[in-house]
Amino acid sequence: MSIVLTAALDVLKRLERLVDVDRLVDAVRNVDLATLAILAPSLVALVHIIPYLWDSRGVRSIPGPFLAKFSDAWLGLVAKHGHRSEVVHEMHLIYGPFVRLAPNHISIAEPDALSIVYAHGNGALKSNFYDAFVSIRRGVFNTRDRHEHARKRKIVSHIFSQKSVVEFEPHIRLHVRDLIRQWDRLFDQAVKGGRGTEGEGWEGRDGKLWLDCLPWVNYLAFDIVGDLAFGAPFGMINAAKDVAKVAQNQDRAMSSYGVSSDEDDSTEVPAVKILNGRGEYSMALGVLPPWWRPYVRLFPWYRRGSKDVKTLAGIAIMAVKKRLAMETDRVDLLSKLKAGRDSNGNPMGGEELTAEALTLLIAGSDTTSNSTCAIIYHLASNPSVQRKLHAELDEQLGTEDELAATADQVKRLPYLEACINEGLRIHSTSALGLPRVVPEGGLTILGQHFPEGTVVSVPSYTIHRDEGIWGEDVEAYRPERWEEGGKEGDARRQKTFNPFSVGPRACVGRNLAFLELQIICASLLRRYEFVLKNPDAPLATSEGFLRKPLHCFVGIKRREV
Ligand code: HEM
Repeated sequence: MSIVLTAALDVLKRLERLVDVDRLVDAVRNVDLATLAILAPSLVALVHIIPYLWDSRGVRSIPGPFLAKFSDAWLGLVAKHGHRSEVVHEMHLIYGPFVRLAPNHISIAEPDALSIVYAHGNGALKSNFYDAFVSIRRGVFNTRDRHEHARKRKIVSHIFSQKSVVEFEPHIRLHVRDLIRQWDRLFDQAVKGGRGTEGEGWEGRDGKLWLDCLPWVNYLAFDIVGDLAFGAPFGMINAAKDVAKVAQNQDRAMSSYGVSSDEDDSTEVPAVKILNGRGEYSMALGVLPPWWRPYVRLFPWYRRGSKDVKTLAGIAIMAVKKRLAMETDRVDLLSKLKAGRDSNGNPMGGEELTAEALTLLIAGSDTTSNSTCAIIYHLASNPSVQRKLHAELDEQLGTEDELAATADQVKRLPYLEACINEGLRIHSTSALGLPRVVPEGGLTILGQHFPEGTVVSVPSYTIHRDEGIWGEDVEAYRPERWEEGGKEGDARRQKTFNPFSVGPRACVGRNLAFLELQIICASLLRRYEFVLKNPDAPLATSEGFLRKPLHCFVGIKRREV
């Protein structure tokens, strides 16, 4: 409904450029209802049909869903329902490699297109989709201007070099150990037939601990990123609860950086829930034209999302304020951001620092936790794969008595790496085609020319299911595929595997992300055996900007090693 009303507003907005709207409104006032009932739909139709026929970008011949050729409403509705990548994938199966997702958005499901659309030097910039993700101010993720992005990226990228990332290892291991201690504690009660309260949501049965592992891996990822970015974990693992502090008065908190934190001005909120709401809202808003956005924000679902954006910013403001008030020489993301200089030797100001810390909180938390959850799901649903991984872990780490694996240890685990890669491929946490604007001079992609201003994207979910690259069993979780075909097979896979995107806007935190996934998965799988509560049920997901599992109920048994 909100989309339909907004489409009507879109008509008004477009008319504004062609005619004097005041005179039009006067004229409409004098028109009787029956005429209006005919006039209004005709106008809506005309405003959408004329650009379609005009076809200023020469994309009319590109196939796609009927409504998508005329209006952004199709993609808006699909995005809002949480299964965008699956729907776009179906469209590609029906229409082929080029699909028109909106009047000015073409999805291209061809691995070769990745290097044309996203790689360094081709000039395509992020589209206005990313404006819907801005809060506090633009950070490295949603800055669209090339020069401003290069300035920020220079400061941020050295923080995540392979060398820097190793310094974060102790923080990762600390929180993995905390999680294992919690699960061990519950397991000991579970084998005695214990069960948690309704809110705790676990029970002991058949010698196993049964729980939903999704909230726990969320707590883990938030505690790690909180520790790294803000000098202290959120304390979710120990509290066994989704909880963070938010500044009630954001302006006051922001203007008093470096002053000891006023806890009295903070309140507790569920950060994971808010981050999910924020992702779904920004994604659904971002696919709509910018002039629709102020109007759709008036509708309750979008209003709630807009509140989530503000609350999340409040969490970062509070955490940065507390961290800056600490007298410490600890090395973490914030200390590194603070010490960073752009090419003119200038540091980031307080507001920019907070916006970047917020970016890292958002980019570095549920990306990792949702990927971890999906990997656990697939290992639990494939016992033979899990057995093979257990054998590798026992052989390589067996005699080393540590709860959390080390960065050195995980380097010796090729099968674990294949299990993680296969999880990232089949689940595709970053699944959607990241939209880019064709630069001046246009781009020719697989023989099709796109003029300047066309929005193009390559959907990771679909190219991760390209049978020409991955084989006919694309829907099967089979880590062995990563060892097949020798060097040639490896090159083909690497060209198509796109969990972190490629080019100047690729994930700046990928070294950290992969190290986290390796340490988390090696440690949890070495310690436990996982089975699914409902072995035949597919992993239920919902997609905002990321494709997220909704839950993952598993039985956990501590292994004797
Ligand atoms: C499995 C975990 C992760 C996945 C799958 C992932 C994926 C991605 C992808 C696909 C992008 C490109 C987004 C776009 O172009 O719109 C991206 C960007 C980014 N990621 Fe990650 N990411 C992960 C973890 C992390 C971590 C741990 C951090 C840092 C703590 C991080 C920080 C960032 C930042 C700052 C950007 C924006 C880079 C820029 O535009 O220059 N990510 N990530």
